[in-house]
Amino acid sequence: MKAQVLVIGLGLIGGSLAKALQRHEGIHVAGYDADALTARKAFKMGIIHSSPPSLERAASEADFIIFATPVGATVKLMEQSKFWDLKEGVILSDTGSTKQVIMEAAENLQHIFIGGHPMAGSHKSGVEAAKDVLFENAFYILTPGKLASEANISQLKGLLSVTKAKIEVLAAADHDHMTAVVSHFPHLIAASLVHQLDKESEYSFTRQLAAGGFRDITRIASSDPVMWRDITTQNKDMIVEQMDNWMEEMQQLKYLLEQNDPHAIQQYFHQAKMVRDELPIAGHGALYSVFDLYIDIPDVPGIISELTGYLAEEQISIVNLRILETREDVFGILVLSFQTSEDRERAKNCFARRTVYDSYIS
Ligand SMILES: NC(=O)C1=CN([C@@H]2O[C@H](COP(=O)(O)OP(=O)(O)OC[C@H]3O[C@@H](n4cnc5c(N)ncnc54)[C@H](O)[C@@H]3O)[C@@H](O)[C@H]2O)C=CC1
Ligand SMILES: O=C(O)C(=O)Cc1ccc(O)cc1
Repeated sequence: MKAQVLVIGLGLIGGSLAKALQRHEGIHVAGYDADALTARKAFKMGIIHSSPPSLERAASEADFIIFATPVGATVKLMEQSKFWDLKEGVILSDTGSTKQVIMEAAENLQHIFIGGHPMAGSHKSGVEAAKDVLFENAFYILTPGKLASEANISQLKGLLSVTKAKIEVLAAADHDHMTAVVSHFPHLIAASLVHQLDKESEYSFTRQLAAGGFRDITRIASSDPVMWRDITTQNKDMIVEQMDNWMEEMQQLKYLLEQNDPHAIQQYFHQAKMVRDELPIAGHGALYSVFDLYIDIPDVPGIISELTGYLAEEQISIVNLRILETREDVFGILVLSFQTSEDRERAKNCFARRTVYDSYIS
């Protein structure tokens, strides 16, 4: 494939995409960021082939332009793009977490626009967190605009194929409904739980007790506030609808507790467990591709460095590490996260060969 690609916004998502697109032979990936230091870093890290000083000039040379900026900035850039002297046949796309407002903005463009949302990421942001394998096995949603033909969609799919993501075409409204349920509204829950902890004034020791469960459920509250401000305001109606559903759910749960019926309460948890346990495992249909490996470990000094040392010797990278529980004399659970299922399998084999500890995939 021979093409000139311009990625605008070189943070976690733009940086990861730019790096992955370099897997195509013959493609030149130019990158632009409003923050000149980020653009310089991206170039030095080999994430982009070139860092053009003029956005307008770089845009005029591109066959594909991908906006990977916070969705508020993306809408403004799309407005500006009307004044750029773009190539005939150029395909514009984005990576934003919302699609309806973006696609409304696309209605006013004279050029082909196909909305995009790679549904993989993390609570981290910035070019330093970018990885070319970020989108492997994740869904990548496309929302074609009115000027996009089947051939144009195929062209963009061809470009994105090297990300190894699973590409699906959806209507923008359907996308925003589903992401409100599984991503946007849960983000508000995470943030609100942290606020609730912060307001706890009676027992100042409470936050010291915030253990695995609280950390798991609130991890995404550490994400970039600007990005989430934009997502929340752009998908406000769908999120408010989820909030109404949630309040109704809480009312029912409150009633269940007030009734103090142990059987009904157990049934509530049982039903939730069944649904949760049957969710597709990450990388095979879930939103985000992180491949977790659970290892039962004793609470002895040096155990974590011993295990991660074996992985380092076998050149297996981990993307995250956490301990679910450790108490004296009791085995704890170390959870190691890997970027790919192959890495997880290699780690599992490595521990089976080199240690006596059980490791398993939940
Ligand atoms: N973080 C995540 O896990 C995911 C994010 N997304 C979406 O991808 C987009 C980018 O998100 P991240 O990469 O996480 O954000 P980020 O904060 O890591 O990177 C955004 C980059 O855009 C640059 N930028 C901001 N305004 C700009 C402008 N007007 N012109 C040029 N550059 C500008 C910033 O300097 C920054 O380097 C957002 O729309 C987000 O909704 C999609 C999937 C996952
Ligand atoms: O870290 C996580 O689990 C995320 O929620 C990452 C994420 C953020 C925004 C998206 O549109 C998609 C994925």
